Parts: sequence; C-alpha cells; structure tokens
Amino acid sequence: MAIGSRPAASPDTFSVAILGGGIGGLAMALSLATQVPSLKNITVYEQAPAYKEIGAGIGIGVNASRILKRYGVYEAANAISGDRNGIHRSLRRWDNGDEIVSVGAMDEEAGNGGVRQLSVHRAEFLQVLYEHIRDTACAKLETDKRAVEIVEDQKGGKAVIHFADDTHVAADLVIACDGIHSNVRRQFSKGSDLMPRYSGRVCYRGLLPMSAVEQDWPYDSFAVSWLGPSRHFLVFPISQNKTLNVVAFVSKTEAELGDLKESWSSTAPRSEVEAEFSGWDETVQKVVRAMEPRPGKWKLNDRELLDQWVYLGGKVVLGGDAAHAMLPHQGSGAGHAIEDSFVMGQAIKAFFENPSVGLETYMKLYQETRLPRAQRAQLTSRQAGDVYEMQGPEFAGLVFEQRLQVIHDKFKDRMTWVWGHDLEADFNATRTRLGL
Ligand SMILES: Cc1cc2nc3c(=O)[nH]c(=O)nc-3n(C[C@H](O)[C@H](O)[C@H](O)COP(=O)(O)OP(=O)(O)OC[C@H]3O[C@@H](n4cnc5c(N)ncnc54)[C@H](O)[C@@H]3O)c2cc1C
Repeated sequence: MAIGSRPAASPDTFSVAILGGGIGGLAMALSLATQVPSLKNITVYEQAPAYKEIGAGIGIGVNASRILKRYGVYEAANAISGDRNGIHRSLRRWDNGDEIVSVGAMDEEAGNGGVRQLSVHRAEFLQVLYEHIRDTACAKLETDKRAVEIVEDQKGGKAVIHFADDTHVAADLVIACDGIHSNVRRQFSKGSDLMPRYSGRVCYRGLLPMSAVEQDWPYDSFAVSWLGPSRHFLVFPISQNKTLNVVAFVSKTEAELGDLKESWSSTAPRSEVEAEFSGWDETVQKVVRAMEPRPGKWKLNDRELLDQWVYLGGKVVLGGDAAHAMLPHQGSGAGHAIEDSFVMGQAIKAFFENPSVGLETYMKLYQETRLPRAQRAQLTSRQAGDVYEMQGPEFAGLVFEQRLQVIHDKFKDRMTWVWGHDLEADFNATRTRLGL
C-alpha cells in the first residue's frame, strides 16, 4: 500500500449509522444485515426513548412483502396481518355502495414467491422488525439519540453525527431515515422546499373492534373505499381481522383548517365525522357510529420531489420519507421505504466487491435505481387522491356516471407497476448502465 493512501474498505471495520428507527430505518438495518452479513457495525439511532409506532393501520403491497421474506420477517408480519380476501380495494359509490371497480391485491401471482399484501397495525409491525433485529443481534439499537447535525471529520474519511445530548459518533456511512421532517434533508438539500407543505386534505382515523361492524357486512372483503366529491372513506382489516382500520379523507382549504396541527395526537369529536359523511352509504354511517368518541384528526402534508439523495461524497444518504415522503392515497410510502432498504443492501454489497471505485459511486447507483421510481410514486399518489375525489381536468364537464367510468378505467390496473416490479432486475440494469 502506498504511503498516505487509505486501506480498502472492509465490511469488518466499515461502520453504518442509520438515523431514525421507523419502518424505513429498521428495514434498512435488516437489509444490510441480510445482504451483507460480514458487516459488523450497524447501529440505528432513534430520537424517541423507545422504538414505537402510532396506533394506525398500514398496507404493505406484495413488492414489499417479497422483500420482507428475504429478510426473514415475512412470516411474522403475515401472522399479525388482516385478511383482505385477495382484494386491495373494492372502490364503491359514496351514496349507495355500488361497486365501481375492484382492485386485486396481486396476492399469490406468479413470481410473488407465495406472499400476499399485508394489512398490519403499525406498532405491531414495527415490533416484528424490532424483535428480529434484537433477537438476531444483527444491528445495535440505540434510543434517545436525536441527530442535530452531520459534519465531515477533519481528514474527510468519516461523517460525524452530533446528537442533541451533546455526544457524537463517527461513521463511514450515515443513512438518514428520519422521516418527512428530516433534519438531515434540511441540512443538506439546497432547495426552497425546507419543510413539508399542506396537501389540501385532512383525515380522520380510527381503529374499531371488528365485532362492532362485522355482522351483516355486505361485501366479500373488509378492504373497501367509498368515493365521493371532495371526500373518500376507506377501511381495511388489521390484527388478524380483530380490528378495522378506518381513514376518512376530506378536502379542505388552508383557511378551513383553523389551528389544526400536523400531529398524530390531534383529535376531533365524532360528530364532526358524522357531519362530514352525512348522507353517505349506510355501511359508512355504521362504521362512523362505531368510531371512538374522539377519532384522530390528521393534517396531511406532502413534500416536493427531491433530485439528490447523496451528500458529503457518498457518506450521507437519504432513505424512506426523508427522501420521498408521499401522500397515503396509494398506500405505498412504507413499501417504497422497504424498497430503498433492499436496493441500499444491494449497492453496499456491490461496493465491497469493488471498493476501489469508491462509496459515492455506489450510493449514486442506489439513488439512480430508486429515485425515478419513488418520484413516480410521489406524483401518482397525489393524482390518486384527486381521482378518488373526482377532482382534476379529466372530470371537467362530466356527469357523475361518466366520472365513475373514469375512475374505473384509471384504477383497474393502477398498482401493477408498483407491486409487480422486479427491483433486482432494475438494480442490475442500472448497474450495467453505469458500467459497474
Ligand atoms: C395517514 C397515512 C396513512 C398511510 N398509509 C400507508 C399505507 O397504507 N401503506 C404504506 O406503505 N405507507 C403508508 N403511509 C406512509 C408511511 O407511513 C410512511 O411512508 C412510512 O412510515 C415512512 O417510514 P420512515 O421510516 O421513512 O419514516 P417515519 O415512519 O416517519 O420514521 C422516522 C423515524 O425517525 C425518527 N427521527 C426523526 N428525526 C430524527 C432525528 N433527528 N434523529 C433520530 N431519529 C429521528 C422518528 O422518531 C421516527 O421514528 C401512510 C402515511 C400516512 C400519513
């Protein structure tokens, strides 16, 4: 080795710091441990005093289920899932519940590896990821560690993370999965989009015991969305069908918001949901009446597309919502965070096969593979919300029945590109294109 040159990176000594222990951060740790088992120094730093999630349901499409299977956590996640009976959403009319179109979940299709779309309670799902990491000791898990700034060390070899508790730690690679409000994104991105912005919709959320509504349920599946002008209402089963997850979306101008903050703990009286959905299909009314006296009320924020996820010469990289927070209307933000984790694992594995090319090149390989797909998901998630509520130019001048036909045509195969995607082939194609 020449005097002054650095030793080639080796997985034994290479250190990875993952900031944020949500679904994205924990999936990232699982991916690296699974795909690069010789990596010995992976630590997740979570700002909260414990690894925990909110009480709400979340859908995990088969694209993400296939990845969870590779990480060895699919079976445990499947065991806590609700059963959608093979249906992603049955889209129905707001007024009488007639079906507009049924969107299949692509469960058990050829190439799926026997996985299905999962519908899970977020806290139970995070617990599955957490316990797998804890029990296999494949990564260290730290709490009460809020990252405030990242700088390069004086020799330029490592990134140094400064935490709010006045401690710091150096790592060869920092992967920031610190969510929609990402501090790391704010520090490094130079654009004007420093904060999330209001999307034009609020949602009311509730978790009901299934026993409150299952009697006389008129449909084949509990995964149903009712669509109407300026509102849509969705339910799906979680926790082995013991619980029905309810999310009711309403379009509102900024002026109509009052002092509503973006917070998982904001609530509103149930009477407000009753008034918003009065006159809707009888099954919707029944679900609303079974909601808790003060359902959650959430201001939905969105982020602009970000064209750069790799900073500080490849030592700092964004993943999950920090890179590409998207509206929930396609139910795929967490799925895309899980996709990030898979591609990051592939990129780091490829880096150690040829470390002399440098880490930054491989982090750009991660970015080049993931960014176009994630941005497409951000845009189509916005469009999905508008189409659900019959807003946008394609509905101009159409009567209600014609609008339903537009929805039918748009949603029939809308999710195929999300769930049916071959991520590994995508990664390999990008690798070939970049000559790596
Ligand atoms: C109403 C709603 C419904 C949704 N439904 C679905 C769905 O059905 N399917 C789906 O796939 N997606 C859904 N999503 C999107 C999904 O919730 C997100 O895409 C996903 O949670 C992103 O995970 P993440 O780990 O990147 O971010 P987060 O879940 O936000 O986790 C970030 C973590 O980082 C921690 N953190 C933050 N700052 C710091 C710091 N400075 N230092 C250390 N730690 C820090 C936080 O405490 C948190 O634990 C929905 C979103 C909403 C709002």
